[in-house]
Amino acid sequence: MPSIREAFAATPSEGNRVLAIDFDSVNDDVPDTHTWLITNPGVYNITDERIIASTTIPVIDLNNPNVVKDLDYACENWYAYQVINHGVPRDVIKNLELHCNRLFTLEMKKKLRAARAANGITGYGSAHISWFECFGMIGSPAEYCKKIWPDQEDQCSEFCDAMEEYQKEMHKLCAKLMKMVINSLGIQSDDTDGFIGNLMKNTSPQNLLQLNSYPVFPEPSSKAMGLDAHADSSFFTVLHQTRPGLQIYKDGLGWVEVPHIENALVIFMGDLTTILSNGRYQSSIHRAVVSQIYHRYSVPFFYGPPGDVEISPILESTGKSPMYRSVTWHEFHLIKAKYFDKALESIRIVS
Ligand SMILES: C=C1C[C@]23C[C@H]1CC[C@H]2[C@@]12CCC[C@@](C)(C(=O)O1)[C@H]2[C@@H]3C(=O)O
Ligand SMILES: O=C(O)CCC(=O)C(=O)O
Ligand SMILES: [Fe+2]
Repeated sequence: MPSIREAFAATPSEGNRVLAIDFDSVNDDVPDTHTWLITNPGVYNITDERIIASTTIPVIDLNNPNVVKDLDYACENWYAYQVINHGVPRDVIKNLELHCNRLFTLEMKKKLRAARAANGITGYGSAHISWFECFGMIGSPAEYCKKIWPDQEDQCSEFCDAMEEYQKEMHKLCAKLMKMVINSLGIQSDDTDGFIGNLMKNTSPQNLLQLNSYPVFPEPSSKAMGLDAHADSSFFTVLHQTRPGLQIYKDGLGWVEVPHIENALVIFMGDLTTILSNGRYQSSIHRAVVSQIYHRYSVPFFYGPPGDVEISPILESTGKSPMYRSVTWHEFHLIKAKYFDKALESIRIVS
């Protein structure tokens, strides 16, 4: 069975790959190419297949004066949490959902006009072993919109505006969260801006915004996976979900279902934060399952540094020697493509 990475790289435009499936044309019998039973055994050494609905991951109120402490607890113990009072206006989120739905309900032939290049990360893509399609963009999606809606300038600019508006909000929220993460890793408040400025080379990096779509799966949902177990390689990822379907893995518990809370956003710690925190905040292993009843959308914003900045452990709060060698995000993407779940292990300093 291919890894999610390989599946992800499969673009519908490549001749040697399975073509994008026209989700609407499948009634009951899903072809074998698109059924996928359980999480790839052995990936991330996952042994516990229990699904837990009764426990909830932390919900953090960003207006709470104790927010940094709450965040530290959540990052250290859960690796993922939800935030409320995050400051992203409701109408910006509703508009994002509207345009997400407009895009994915187009005919397949229109979506394919914006197909991503082989191994590219922007444009329309689908992974042939999951019941899943996505559209990625870095900054303005205008170039792709023109291909999708060649004669509909209005449609094009409305879509772009909605995406750019949401990206702006994501940058604001992520800058705020990043400060708190750095604070809770032991950098004094007075020094945080300087520290982050240095880390980000005083630029605001262009991060990837991705729209994910998981159409109704016509057979029992246990026969397919939407997006299989993985950790993101970002500092952290902010995710908006329209319906339940997200699960995070926690040792000793199994797969914990993340409830859909109106007006909340989900935050996952990513691999670069594992490095930055010298192993104190692990990256969150998560997956998305499909539904036989509803079409689900999710929108991750992968937040990280400029690609060429060296990321190395902050030692202030752990007092230990560095557990990982330093890497740039560019380099780490290559490492991740090669080693996937063993990527962090491969840069570990063995003493
Ligand atoms: C900016 C990113 C983040 C990527 C790579 C690139 C584009 C697509 C992202 C994902 C999305 C699905 C899981 C993952 C593990 C994958 O295979 O593709 C992610 C990966 C990463 O976090 O490394
Ligand atoms: O759809 C989801 O809830 C998860 C998506 C995700 O993990 C990703 O795109 O990296
Ligand atoms: Fe993810």
